Amino acid sequence: MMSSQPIADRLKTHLSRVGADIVHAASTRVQPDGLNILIDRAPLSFPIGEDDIAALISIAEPAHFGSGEDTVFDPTVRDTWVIDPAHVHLGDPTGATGTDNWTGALDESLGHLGAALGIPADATVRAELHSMLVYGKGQFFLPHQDSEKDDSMLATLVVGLPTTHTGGELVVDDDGADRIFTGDQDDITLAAFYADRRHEVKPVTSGHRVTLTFNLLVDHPAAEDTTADDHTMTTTAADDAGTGDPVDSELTALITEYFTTPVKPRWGGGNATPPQRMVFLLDHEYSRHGLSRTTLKGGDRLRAACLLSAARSAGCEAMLGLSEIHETREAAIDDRGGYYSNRGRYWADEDEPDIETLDTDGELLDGDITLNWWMVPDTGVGESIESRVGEEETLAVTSTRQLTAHAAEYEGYMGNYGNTVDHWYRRAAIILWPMESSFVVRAEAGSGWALRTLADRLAQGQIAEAAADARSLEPFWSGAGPESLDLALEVALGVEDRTAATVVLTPYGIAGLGAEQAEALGALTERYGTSWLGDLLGSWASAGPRFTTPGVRALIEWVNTSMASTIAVLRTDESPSGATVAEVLTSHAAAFIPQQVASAARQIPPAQAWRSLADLGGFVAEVVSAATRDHAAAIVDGLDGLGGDLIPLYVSVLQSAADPADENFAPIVAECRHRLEAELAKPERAADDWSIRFTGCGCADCDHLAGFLASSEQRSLTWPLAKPRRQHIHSAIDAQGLPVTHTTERTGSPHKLKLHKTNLLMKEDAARRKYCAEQLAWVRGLNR
Ligand SMILES: O=C(O)CCC(=O)C(=O)O
Ligand SMILES: [Fe+2]
Repeated sequence: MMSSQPIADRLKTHLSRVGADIVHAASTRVQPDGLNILIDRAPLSFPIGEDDIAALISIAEPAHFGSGEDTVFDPTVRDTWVIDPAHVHLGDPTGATGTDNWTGALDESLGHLGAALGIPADATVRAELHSMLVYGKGQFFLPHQDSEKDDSMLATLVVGLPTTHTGGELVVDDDGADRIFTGDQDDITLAAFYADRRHEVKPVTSGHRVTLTFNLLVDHPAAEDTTADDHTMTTTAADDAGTGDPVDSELTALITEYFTTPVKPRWGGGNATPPQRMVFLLDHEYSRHGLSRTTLKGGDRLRAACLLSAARSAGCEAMLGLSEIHETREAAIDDRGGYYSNRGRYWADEDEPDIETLDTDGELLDGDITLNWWMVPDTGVGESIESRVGEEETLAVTSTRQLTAHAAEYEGYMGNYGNTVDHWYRRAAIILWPMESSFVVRAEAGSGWALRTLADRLAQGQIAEAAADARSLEPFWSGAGPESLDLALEVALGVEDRTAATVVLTPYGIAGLGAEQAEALGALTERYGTSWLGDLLGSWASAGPRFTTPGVRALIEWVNTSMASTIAVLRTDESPSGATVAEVLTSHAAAFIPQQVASAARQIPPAQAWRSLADLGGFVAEVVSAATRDHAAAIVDGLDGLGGDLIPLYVSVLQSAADPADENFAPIVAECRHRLEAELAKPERAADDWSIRFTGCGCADCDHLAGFLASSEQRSLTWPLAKPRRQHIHSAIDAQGLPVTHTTERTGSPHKLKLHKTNLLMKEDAARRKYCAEQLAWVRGLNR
């Protein structure tokens, strides 16, 4: 029967039935008979009496908790006693009771709990005692996730020992629903939950709550084959390597329909086309290392297994991946200063509400999903990628807001939005696409596979095909990470096509070019010409390459760090292209000097211009020393015409130069010396000369100010002036950093602006002369 529901909804419904009975937290209970616990060799009797509690507390310490990399103590977050597991022995080491019933009891309980959590029956679950906890009246542990210290750690087991107490419920978040586990005074209770689920212990209201916490570790039977290389493996070859899950033919049909049903692009016009990929979000988070088909948690494992085998039979390629999700939602705030949360109303004592409990149900204002890792599920070979996922290609059974965020941030009223809260989540994903889209999809995600595929084609002599594929990358190619630059250079050379070569290299930027790339640059320039190289460098500088700081900043950084070594190799290269490439690189960098210098010189106040010019010294020095003698002279000539006070630049160039006595720097030495001499030739400021040079905006008030400043006798001015005009003068003085105090005397109408020239004028002048004299002496010394 055909359904009128959209295909995405039908896929979602179908997948929601897979593993529907699997939970993220489950409990069971056992009778304590025969389950002995020895504390430092003394048996505990159940229910644990107050004397035993007192003895436990006497060997306990206040508990710490993990926060990022650290362990911290904060009783407002976690308030409980912890007893080192070394004090605790399960069973009877004296053998008096003959048996260790714990092993049997735990095995049986873990069987039940594991089944409820969806742990495969053939996996072995081990419980490792982590600690013993005692909660007295008022003690608690706020919502948190347990850190997974070990890749095989999957879940946490909390064993509640029989005591008389109230409160102290263990509350575990199961996709947005609270599962509440209470202790018992007669039975031992066992609650297990996936370690990435948020959970908390509510305050104990009377008596004492005593628990044993265990890490649950899972060993899977079939060791995975991680030796195969993903680029040599074809998906069909992986086909039968799986565990032989029966293929869900209905799901296969749905997948086929998904990839053949045109969808309208979400934004703007354009024709409806079938989606290129499907990104199915799983419910748990995993580390890169801990991600594999067999180690998936609960329902994730079942849904992934179904989807992967159905994908294959639908002729699709599939990856297991990791996504990072960012959502911005409206945060509800009430007029009494309290915040609504999904755990009831929360009162903000300070400016910031408690993010853990803040409302996550507000309207979604902004959201994005990025895939940053993927791997072929049957090989375990993974790679970093970067791929934005569109809303129209995303599918999930559980909506992200039901999950536990790994980070959150509250933002007060921001103008555009009211109060907002940002959450960041991590979810694993299954990404699939029709086999024939493989190249485009993988390339779009920044996969090294796409680049290796081009290289393989070239190696097989399929040059025209490789060139065509390379050109097809143009609309989206983002490179395959900086480490793939050498392969990209090799492919760019191999395609024998200027455009294709440009497309392949455009995302990389100049940052990665060094001495090792000199030879490849030479070969590329021989093949495609110097103008090709110039254009590529130009596009890197203007567009802002993919993996580095944008544009000109990246260029300056490269000049400061790698230019010298790269040019050195190029200049000693025997082939004629070495010198040519060196020329192109130097000219490219030199072309940015006038622009950079002019914009630094224009900055105000003058002290800022001075600092910026001095900062450019290293950059200019590197370019000048990389240039040929004539070129170096031309660079200096170009600076001459720029105007402004370039003394700090010239001095800094010479100070930064590895060898300022080198012939290339001779024109700078001469110019610097000339400018310093001219500066010192100016008459010294007289002790009673208070004149300050100033150019305002041209308005009458600026002219009036200029008149006062220019006067050598007048030090102070009281100037009745209305507020907007006063403000104009305040900012004119501040912007230029003038040595003049400016205050408002709030009497009369209008108020009076009081200006006073400070002693700094004299001091700055003297300091500048001293600086020039010292630099001149040093520069003269360079001339020999
Ligand atoms: O005592 C409990 O029930 C659980 C404590 C807990 O969450 C932890 O130790 O991480
Ligand atoms: Fe915990």
